[in-house]
Amino acid sequence: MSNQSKGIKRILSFAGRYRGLLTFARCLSGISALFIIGPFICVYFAARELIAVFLGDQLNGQALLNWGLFALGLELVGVVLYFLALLSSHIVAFHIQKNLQMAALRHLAHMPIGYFNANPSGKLRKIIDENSFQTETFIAHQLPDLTGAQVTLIAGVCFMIIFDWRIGVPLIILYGMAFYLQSSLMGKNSAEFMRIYQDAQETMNHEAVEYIRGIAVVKVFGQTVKSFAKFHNAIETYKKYALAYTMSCKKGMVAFNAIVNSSFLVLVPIGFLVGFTTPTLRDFIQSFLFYVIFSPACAVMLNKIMYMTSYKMQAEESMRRIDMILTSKQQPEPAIPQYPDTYEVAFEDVTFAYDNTDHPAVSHLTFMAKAGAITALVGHSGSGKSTAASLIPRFYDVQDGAVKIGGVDIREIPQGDLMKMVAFVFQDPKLFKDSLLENIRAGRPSATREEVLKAAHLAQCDDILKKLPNGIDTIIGSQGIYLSGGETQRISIARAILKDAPIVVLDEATAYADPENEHQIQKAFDGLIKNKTVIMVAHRLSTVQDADQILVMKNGAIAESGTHSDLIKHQGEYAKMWDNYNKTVQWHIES
Ligand SMILES: Nc1ncnc2c1ncn2[C@@H]1O[C@H](COP(=O)(O)OP(=O)(O)OP(=O)(O)O)[C@@H](O)[C@H]1O
Repeated sequence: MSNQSKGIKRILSFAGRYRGLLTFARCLSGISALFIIGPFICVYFAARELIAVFLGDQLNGQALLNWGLFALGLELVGVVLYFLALLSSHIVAFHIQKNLQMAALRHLAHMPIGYFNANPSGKLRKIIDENSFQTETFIAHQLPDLTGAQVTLIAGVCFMIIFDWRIGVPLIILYGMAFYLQSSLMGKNSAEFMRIYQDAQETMNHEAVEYIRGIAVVKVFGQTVKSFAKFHNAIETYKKYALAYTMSCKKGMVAFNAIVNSSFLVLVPIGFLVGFTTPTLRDFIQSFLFYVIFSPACAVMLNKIMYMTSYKMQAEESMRRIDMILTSKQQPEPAIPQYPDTYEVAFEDVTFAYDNTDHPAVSHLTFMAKAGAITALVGHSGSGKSTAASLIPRFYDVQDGAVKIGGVDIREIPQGDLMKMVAFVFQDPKLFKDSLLENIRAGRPSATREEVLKAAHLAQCDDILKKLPNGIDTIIGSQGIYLSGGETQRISIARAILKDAPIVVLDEATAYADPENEHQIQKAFDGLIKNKTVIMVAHRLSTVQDADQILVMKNGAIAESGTHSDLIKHQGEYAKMWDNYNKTVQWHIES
């Protein structure tokens, strides 16, 4: 961000070729402001006509009518110009909003998958949507209004000096004082305050979502809102900063409004002082009348400009938040791409720790998963199995050592190509709200319907397709059609089969399956893993007995390795786990 523009300039850099249109919109808004001042002048001249009648002249009805019509004409032109200004500024604002959203989404597409664990999709969506909307509001409405208010103010100041500088100048000094007091009393830290305030608001919204997600737990365990201490604290923090922000504005606002609204306290005595030196009563009343009509309009414009300052700060803060996404570190692409010829996977002295943790999740991990063979990762909860598996498709970059495919460091393989080489079956796969056909086709977008059906068949999905109203064309998530955990898992295996990648990573893929489903998932695996390099994270030891190699993990490293029979003979960690596993199974049967 160092050599990047900031604030409003930064927002405008997303306008692209529409930037000129915004200048046009601001010019139109400025011109429309001049037209909208016009009726004030007309009212002034009409009032002069009426005062002349009091001073003994004949009523000039035609002149009054003319001023009225003139005022109406000016107002109409002003409104039309203002409409055109807003139309133009909206076009620019929508483009900026769209470009900001696209830039953020494009940037996210190149973020490592691990980034989305720390920044869940809901949070990112909120940051992108809400902040880009905030910039849209500022560009579409507030920026043209600001120009209009500035033009009105400048014109007002000129008129005030031209009509009678002896009354005009003291009024201008008074308004200047109000403006100065307001900006100095509201403090130089208001931008910082705005940031903290918006942070607190964001945290509160996020905690509210978390609270609602966990509402089932709250109900089942009869807990209260207070039991969700994080949500409660977030509300309290927001309250604290909202109040602090309001209080920080208090002095400046009060001083400004008090001075501006008491302008008559200055206008009346100065008017009378000037009146004594004015040759005729008519001249005095005429110029005094101008200030009576015009000074409230100037006060309104000043007020508008004052509020604009806070809207501007809000828009700048919104841009800063989107920039937090746009400047987050992407995974670098290799300068000289390399491609493996074979697909064995090697971990060479790999160490990796998650952000904000001081303990590595895997530490000096070294092993080789042979091509065409099954390597199983087992171990107690938290021993680092899933972390090791997630390093293969580069969900995270290792801090030390290297993960290699066919002897090539995965950081040297372009990400798109690496993704084509690895199929990852998650513990908790997600289906899109789309037809099953498209959900499976996500594995290979160019696949034909027949190929998708074949993959579904190999993944044991025939019974799922049969029971759905439109078979493979049924939309998941609509009209109450959902799949069970085990069924979803089989669809995700069909997706992986279709992808036909040479390396398959299975992360506890049978974790949520019942015995019937587990049997089907195991059969589905047969269709997926034939002749592939398979790395399988497993809790249920029954699923790894036939693996070519079993790696037993402990504290992020390998405690022992071998085939099932080797490890049983060895009577170490695995033998204990196997023993415990059998006791559990037996306990289930007996009970
Ligand atoms: N996103 C994360 N951020 C920070 N720490 C994490 C994250 N994911 C896992 N860890 C930590 O890393 C260590 C290894 O976790 P990992 O999930 O790899 O273990 P595991 O053997 O797969 O466990 P399980 O069998 O329970 O899934 C644990 O101490 C865990 O708390």
